[in-house]
Amino acid sequence: MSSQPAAPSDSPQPRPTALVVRTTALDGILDSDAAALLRLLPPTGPLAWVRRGDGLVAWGEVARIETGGASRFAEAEAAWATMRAHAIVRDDITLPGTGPVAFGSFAFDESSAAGGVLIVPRVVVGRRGDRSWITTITTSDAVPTLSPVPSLADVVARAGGTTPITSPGAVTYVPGAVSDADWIDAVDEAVERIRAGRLDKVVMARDVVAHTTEPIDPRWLLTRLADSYTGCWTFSVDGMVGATPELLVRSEKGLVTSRVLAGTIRRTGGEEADVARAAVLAHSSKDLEEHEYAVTSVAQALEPFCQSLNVPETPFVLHLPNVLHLASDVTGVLCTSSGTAPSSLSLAAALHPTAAVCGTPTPVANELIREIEGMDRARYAGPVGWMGADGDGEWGIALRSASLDPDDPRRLRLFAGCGVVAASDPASELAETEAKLEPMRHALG
Ligand SMILES: C=C(O[C@@H]1C=C(C(=O)O)C=C[C@H]1O)C(=O)O
Repeated sequence: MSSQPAAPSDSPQPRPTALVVRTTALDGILDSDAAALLRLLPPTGPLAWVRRGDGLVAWGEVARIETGGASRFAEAEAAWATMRAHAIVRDDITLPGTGPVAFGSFAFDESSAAGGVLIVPRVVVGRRGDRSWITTITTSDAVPTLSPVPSLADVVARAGGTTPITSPGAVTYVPGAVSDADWIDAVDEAVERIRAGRLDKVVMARDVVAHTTEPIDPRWLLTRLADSYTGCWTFSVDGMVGATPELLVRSEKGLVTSRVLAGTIRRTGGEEADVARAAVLAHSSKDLEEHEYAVTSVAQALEPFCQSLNVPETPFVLHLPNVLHLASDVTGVLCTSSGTAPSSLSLAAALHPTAAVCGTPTPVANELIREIEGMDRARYAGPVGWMGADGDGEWGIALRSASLDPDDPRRLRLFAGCGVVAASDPASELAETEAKLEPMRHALG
């Protein structure tokens, strides 16, 4: 693990470097449309978690905690606990997302070199309903002082956020780690293993690589995603961007929520035909089976942390512009007997990987993914989101997403996967991944 800020090395009695955090109201200043927050962002290193115009955008790095392996969540949690314990905070608003905030993104698999990261930004702008705010975070190795918060215009201008958002130009797509034909063979193999009784469900994913004629401005992707996929959480953390419909966990004042998705059908575009397809999906035994595994995995993972849990008996159909999903909102009340509720990140760690992105039983499915999927998922399908000083926060599953290439600004790696059960047909699963790639293809324009 590496983490900053570090205490000065020549200091005989190092005092832990404190975060100095100040939140003040910005009420009435921001535009109200879905992408208004995102337009404040600078082109490099944008941090975002936005849905229906509410959420957080941030930039700059006061601290960066890099972790890896099976302990990637626990290490991040411990480092954040230390930082927030030493933070000097003046928060005029005290809503979720005000005060100290860290954004995070974690690899799907513990063996991935992608590991995990928590980033503590320099500036955060947030909105929740009719409240909006700006938080500035600095460090103080000497005597901490709470300097006045500059105006939003000053801060945005300094971050370069007013630079025009630019198009990536023409886009060409090339196969990722595995060809379509090989991926179909892998799904075939997965179906065989399931039929042989080795497991019930496995999620198989693939990647596609986009090459663009102009450098990719992440704000181009984010604003287009937020405009079109309004019901999804548009995110950007450490080069991972997307608009996920799946909320791994939100914890807020002792209440915990998880939106579980599994079971998918492509939309046709026609209103009437889509209503008919929604009915087909809601009655498809294959999709209901996939969904049941995902809901059970979430309910089982949350149960030890909750004094009560509400698990819907039947899913609803979630309409997205590209697909329809079976969806269940699982809610619970966290146990308070031990005095402190678990943080949102530790809940995310306990939930990950759900059967919506891995399979059932989890260890067998995970092993099969390693054996036959043929690619490193990196941060795709891992938890992505943010956490505040009290540990509350929101973590999505990094789906409908892509990773920017740190070495090539004209290259983007897009990901999509789908649940495979005994009744799966490999060619239809390939078509389903194409439908799930649609948001990022649309984002590129
Ligand atoms: C794996 C993905 O999506 C997941 C798989 C789904 C399915 O198999 O029906 C539906 C939603 C997600 O839980 C993805 O979008 O890449």
